[in-house]
Amino acid sequence: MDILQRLGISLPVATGSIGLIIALIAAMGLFGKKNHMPVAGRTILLTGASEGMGRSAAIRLAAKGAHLILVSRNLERLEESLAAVRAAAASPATQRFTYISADVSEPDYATGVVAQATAWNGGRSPDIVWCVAGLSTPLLWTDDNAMAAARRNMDVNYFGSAEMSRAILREWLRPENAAPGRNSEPKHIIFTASVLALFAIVGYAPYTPSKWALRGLADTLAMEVNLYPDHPIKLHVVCPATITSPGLERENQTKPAITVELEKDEPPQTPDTVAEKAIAGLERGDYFVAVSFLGNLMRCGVMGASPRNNWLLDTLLGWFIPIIYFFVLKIMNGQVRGWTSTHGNPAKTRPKRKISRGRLVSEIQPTIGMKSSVIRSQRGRPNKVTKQGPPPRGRTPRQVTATHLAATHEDDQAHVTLSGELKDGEGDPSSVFEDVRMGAEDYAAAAAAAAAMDNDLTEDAHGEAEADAEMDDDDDGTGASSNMPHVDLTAANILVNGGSNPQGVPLSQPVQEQLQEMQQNLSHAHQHQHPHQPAAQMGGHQGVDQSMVKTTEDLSRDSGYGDLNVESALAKRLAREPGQRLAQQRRPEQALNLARRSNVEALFAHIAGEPARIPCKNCHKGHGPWTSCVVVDGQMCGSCANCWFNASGARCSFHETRNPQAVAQHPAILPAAPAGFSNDPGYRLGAASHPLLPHGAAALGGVTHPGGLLINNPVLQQMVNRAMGEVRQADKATRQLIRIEIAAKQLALQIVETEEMVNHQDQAGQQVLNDESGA
Ligand SMILES: NC(=O)C1=CN([C@@H]2O[C@H](COP(=O)(O)OP(=O)(O)OC[C@H]3O[C@@H](n4cnc5c(N)ncnc54)[C@H](OP(=O)(O)O)[C@@H]3O)[C@@H](O)[C@H]2O)C=CC1
Ligand SMILES: CCCCCCCCCCCCCCCC(=O)[C@@H](N)CO
Repeated sequence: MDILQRLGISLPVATGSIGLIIALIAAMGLFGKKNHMPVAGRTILLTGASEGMGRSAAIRLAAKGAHLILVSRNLERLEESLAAVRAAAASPATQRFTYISADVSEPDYATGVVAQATAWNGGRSPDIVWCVAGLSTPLLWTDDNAMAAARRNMDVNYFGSAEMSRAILREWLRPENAAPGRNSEPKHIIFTASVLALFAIVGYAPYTPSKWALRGLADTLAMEVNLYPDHPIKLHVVCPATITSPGLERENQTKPAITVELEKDEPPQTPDTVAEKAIAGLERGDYFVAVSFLGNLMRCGVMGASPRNNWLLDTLLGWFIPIIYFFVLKIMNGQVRGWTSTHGNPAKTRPKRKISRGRLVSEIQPTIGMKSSVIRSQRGRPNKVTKQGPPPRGRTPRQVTATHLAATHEDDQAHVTLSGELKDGEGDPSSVFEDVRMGAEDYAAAAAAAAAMDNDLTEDAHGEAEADAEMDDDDDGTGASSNMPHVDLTAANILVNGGSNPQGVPLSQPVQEQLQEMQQNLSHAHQHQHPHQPAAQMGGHQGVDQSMVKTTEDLSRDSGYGDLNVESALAKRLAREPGQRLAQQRRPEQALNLARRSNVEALFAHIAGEPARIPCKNCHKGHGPWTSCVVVDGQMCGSCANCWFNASGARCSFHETRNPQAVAQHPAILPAAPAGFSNDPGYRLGAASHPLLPHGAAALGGVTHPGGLLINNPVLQQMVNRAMGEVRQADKATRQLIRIEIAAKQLALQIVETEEMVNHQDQAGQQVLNDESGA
């Protein structure tokens, strides 16, 4: 039932407010001629710019003459988005565009991204940063996994933007970056919240706080930047209502039906409309940027001490809102109560579920038991890999409207069973773990994570799983199978190091086909050691015996550290990775302070990381708790575990501030080039000689730049990731066997190809003889 219709009783009030809104708009027209955020010629970094509203905003900003850096995770979508942005440029000859692949939920991701962006921009940091990346996992608060969903929403929506704002502020506020004058064009930090940061409705409990948190941060920073008058900086919070984006389709998979019902009162808008209105609001200089009528009312309803767009109008309008809310809340709560009386009490209709913890399936469709109250998307996740190669370009955002969704409601039951997640025996928890996106990206980690999650669903693991689900859920033909572990690009980086290879080199047809076949095989590979897995062919060595693998957490215990409080995301991730060594203290009698979060990270990093080729200066001098110098690529600001302990790495000679190139490649772990590859560092830095990388590629560590088609191929990435896992956990003897196997295969290739060549020549010779004798 439309809330505005029901508001009939308060018509005079509603009319009054509408009058005020019109006055507001008129006043904007009178006073608001100045463009407060010109973008032509300025550089804008946008996270979440590969889909939905972020993508639309990027295109619009390009059309207004901005240079752009797009940040999100999926390379293919970034490529697609970059092409669309290029095509929209006002002056293609002078505007510059690039992308950086990064996961905003990773702690510390933003420093590297800002450094990378600044380097790309000739040493000048971006002028405007717009954090759009976000997700939503609507659930009832008592639904299974709502807590894990809440943490994930917080990690992406809040911390993803919080880290970026901090990294860019630290960059902007460096003395040498002071603006030429106090009246010079300000820089802008833009957060993307939601109307749900202004108004709450049932079903968004895991999501709404992450957006309220953003608003709290923005309010605080808006005051904090006044400390730096010679660095003019403005903050903004964009508050869209429903956007018909791919993200909406994803969130609708878990959305309680009552939520769909309530949010019908705010009509959905397309990503283009939202982007257009948001940019208009930013140009007006708004702090809260509302993009809809109700959004504007809501904004004025919760002003508190937030910055005003217009003191007079916001205040006047604000006086009316409580009166409107008096009716709105009455009606809404009535709707919710009415829902229970017609659909049943969710707590009573929710069946007891046997396995809920650690199940990815439940992350995707957490209220699966509540069939009557859950809206499922019509789009299932691909169950088998059927497609290989580039995604269809220029796809349009799927138009999912609340009405459309309501129409699918009746079919819930069918969708639940047909959606692909529970087919083919995937309902059993062990196979569900195959969906989990591993930090370590290898099978050992899969086993470890599965074991860990059997006991306890860590939020982090959920997050990864969820992220995986998000990406698996694409219908863009990236070839990701729902029962394959997710490919992490950081591991693939070892092979690629990103590379600006816009043309790429398409795979030849037979190679493509073979890869396709291998991909299908890979999807079964870690249930059965498939013959395509070299380890299985080797009679002698151990292969990947997952039950034998000790995780970092195990080895920490074995090293005598007992049960630790594993809090940070980095520590959680490392805890699941296969451990590489026991931690040996230089002074065994010393009791380490492991109550400090970062010290647990240091311990785990020491156990899971890679030994530095040459120890850092402090380790060299015998400082730090442990006997060796160990680093984890892309983590701890480049510092080693010893220096991270207690001191957060600041004094480590590997610390990224001392190694500007550290962002590109950890200085401590540049490995020797493998046999057959040129032995110069260019193997990793330029990669021109790498047979899989026909064009030069730039080194990027945890961050990836436009890459060639070949390396984007999931099968290749999978292959590399698998090899990484295998090599990481191999002991010395096994590594020797691996080397011998590689050499044997090279020899076999040589012999077979020589044989074939000789046979071919023989045949050709025979033919000549035959021809001659026939003549
Ligand atoms: N859709 C809606 O109804 C509403 C959305 N919002 C907010 O508006 C913003 C845009 O929403 P919408 O248009 O739906 O977005 P989509 O969900 O359609 O797209 C999200 C974008 O963010 C990127 N992204 C997601 N997670 C991460 C991550 N962990 N690291 C880096 N990038 C990430 C995605 O790329 P990739 O997956 O490749 O990383 C993609 O480019 C979000 O903040 C959302 O919360 C606000 C109100 C309503
Ligand atoms: C004075 C005010 C009157 C209020 C009327 C109430 C109408 C309620 C509309 C709620 C809309 C919720 C949109 C959610 C958008 C979002 O953020 C999610 N889709 C997550 O992505």
